[in-house]
Amino acid sequence: MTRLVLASASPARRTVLRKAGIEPYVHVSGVDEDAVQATLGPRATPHHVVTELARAKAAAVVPALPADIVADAVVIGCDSMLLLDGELQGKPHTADVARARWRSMAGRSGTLLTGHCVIRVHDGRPVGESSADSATVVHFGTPSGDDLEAYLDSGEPMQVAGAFTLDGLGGWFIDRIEGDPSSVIGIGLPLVRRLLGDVGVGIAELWTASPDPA
Ligand SMILES: Nc1nc2c(ncn2[C@@H]2O[C@H](COP(=O)(O)OP(=O)(O)OP(=O)(O)O)[C@@H](O)[C@H]2O)c(=O)[nH]1
Repeated sequence: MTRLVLASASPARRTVLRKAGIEPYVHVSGVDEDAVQATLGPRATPHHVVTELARAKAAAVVPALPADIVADAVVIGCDSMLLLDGELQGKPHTADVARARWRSMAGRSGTLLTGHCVIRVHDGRPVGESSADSATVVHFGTPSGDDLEAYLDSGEPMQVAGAFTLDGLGGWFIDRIEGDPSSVIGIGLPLVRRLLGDVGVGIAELWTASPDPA
């Protein structure tokens, strides 16, 4: 049976796949995203940046996988960033940066871009690849000062691209989205289904017997 390998440390991506019926084999890529982005140069478009980062993550994992996995696998790399005022934003890492971002984006909208790369591996060798990014417009609410400070104190916004989540505490501050919710969380299910089709893999082949609906 073809095994789906998630080349990501993201717990959210793992959860999305589990709830959608796939128990991924997780192998974190450890890719230096800043270094990859530097090689792309200042003229790289935001779509190109997130897709190349996703490709770098998937490609880095292939040679590190055990033989029984790479006998028959699809390796998926992803990268999510928020495009706001023409600038790509990753994780804020600090409360000060997250606060400044929320003060700038409250009441406005941005586009959450998630790059995806699928590499088909057979008998230990890459035999196919397909990549694309998904774009979802996110309309931000306006948290009160107290709510924003409490959200920052939770620690959540510092760990996620764009300093918000759709499916966590951040959900209270997202008015609506235009696009695929799973790609905002970190891995776009309908896009991954298409990319898997490009490399000859049907999504139902990968479903485990008991999806995790919890
Ligand atoms: N739960 C949740 N996580 C989100 C949301 N938006 C972005 N994220 C997470 O923010 C992180 C974006 O950083 P990335 O560099 O793409 O991924 P990472 O977590 O560093 O993990 P790698 O794939 O190993 O690089 C991912 O873990 C996403 O799942 C959201 O709405 N909900």
